[in-house]
Amino acid sequence: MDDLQKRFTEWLGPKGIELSPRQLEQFERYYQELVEWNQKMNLTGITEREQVYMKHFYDSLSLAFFVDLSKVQSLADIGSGAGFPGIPLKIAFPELKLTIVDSLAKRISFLRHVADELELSHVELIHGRAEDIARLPEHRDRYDLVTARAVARMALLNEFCLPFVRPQGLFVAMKGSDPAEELTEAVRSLKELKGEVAAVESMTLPVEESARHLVVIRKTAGTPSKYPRKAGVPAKSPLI
Ligand SMILES: C[S@@+](CC[C@H](N)C(=O)[O-])C[C@H]1O[C@@H](n2cnc3c(N)ncnc32)[C@H](O)[C@@H]1O
Repeated sequence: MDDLQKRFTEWLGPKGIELSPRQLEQFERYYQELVEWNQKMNLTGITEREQVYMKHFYDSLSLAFFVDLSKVQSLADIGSGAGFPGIPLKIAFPELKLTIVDSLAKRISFLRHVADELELSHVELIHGRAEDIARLPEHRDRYDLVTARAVARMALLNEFCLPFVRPQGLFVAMKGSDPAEELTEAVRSLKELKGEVAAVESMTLPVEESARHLVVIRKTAGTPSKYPRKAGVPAKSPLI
């Protein structure tokens, strides 16, 4: 274990996350693949090793500081990009059944490679738009937990993500800045999609201590049949 890996375990230990040597190896391999593939495709602007561990790996795992993942079987990560937060959560909690949806085929190819290299089982990778995939009965109202980090503002995120959540399941939006204003814009979509804000949690990253916020939304009932509608297309044309 090198110095950074030691610090990574020290950041996580007090939060109740213990990583085995194999899991630490998987994180390191993931880092190496990320940096290598980033030379041929745009995956992340963050490539310095400590920054990746802090801003991608630790930040992704912060969800587990607030949600009891031992009670979660199925996790869907929407707009996962280079795999955040889905892949770090899968490495740290290997029992999770992970589904990743992303609209960029290249990123899905990268994630297929990562899942193979890290020998991750029960990972389903779907190339498609969330609003289309959520229409399919095998994905609608199905997941215990749905996550999205840095994908869209809350009003649109609710439309992308809530249809995947089973009744009484959770959607967690992982945000940088304080989401209070975004949440006021999202009141209508929350209500229509049967979501209720259960908590807004905050935490700081280690070392640089920048703030992060997690909006925890509980789904109170099944998705109404008219949802989801196409992103960016109003339900009714404003001209009619
Ligand atoms: C800014 S990246 C964030 C990636 C990752 N969640 C993270 O935090 O690093 C947003 C990702 O969302 C994906 N995305 C955007 N709109 C989407 C949609 N409607 N359905 C599925 N994926 C979408 C993009 O392809 C991109 O990979």
